[in-house]
Amino acid sequence: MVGEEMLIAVTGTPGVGKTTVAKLLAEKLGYEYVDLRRFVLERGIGELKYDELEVEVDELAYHVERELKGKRAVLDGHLSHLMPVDLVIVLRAHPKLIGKRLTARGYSREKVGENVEAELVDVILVEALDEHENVIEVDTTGKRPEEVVEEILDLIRSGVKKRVGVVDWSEVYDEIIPYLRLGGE
Ligand SMILES: Nc1ncnc2c1ncn2[C@@H]1O[C@H](COP(=O)(O)OP(=O)(O)OP(=O)(O)O)[C@@H](O)[C@H]1O
Repeated sequence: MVGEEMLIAVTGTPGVGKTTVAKLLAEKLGYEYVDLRRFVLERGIGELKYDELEVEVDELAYHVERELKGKRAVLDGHLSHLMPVDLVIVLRAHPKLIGKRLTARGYSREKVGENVEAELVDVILVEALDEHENVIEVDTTGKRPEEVVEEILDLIRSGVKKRVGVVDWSEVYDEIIPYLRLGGE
């Protein structure tokens, strides 16, 4: 698995650590690192609106297919699991970590809540499983980026193509109530 050409997507809720892990994973594998946001803007196939990337997913997939298929590359971005890749790494983190990081980044309470809730109910994992068979889910909570990447490399090296169901945040619901958009808030 590691030897052959492979497109690997690193996806997950904003603030989960995609960029941090994708860069390190690409380096360890000797793969090209592709930041999808930059990929889109450089090709003029999308635009930034209030820091949100607006892009036609099918058009992005077409460009990824045409330019990257058959290459050794790690795609970083919250749309990467919707691309024609060979393996999807879904990063997870305790929703309160997402809340803390996005609040520190200056996101509005609304946007923080939206992303904390998405992490709570496994939105990206479900989307990835809708699109791909080869999905590896990794809980990054309490792990250094190096440890997360080692865990991913061990799984890839041992030929694991699918490993999901590693987190269930419903047990920590009451810890994250402060970040949730409850009721009409
Ligand atoms: N394993 C980790 N342990 C501690 N902090 C981490 C870890 N991974 C990422 N971080 C920190 O969390 C923050 C978000 O990381 P990063 O930007 O990689 O997330 P992201 O998922 O790419 O976010 P976005 O989707 O908004 O680009 C950064 O401050 C980063 O340093």
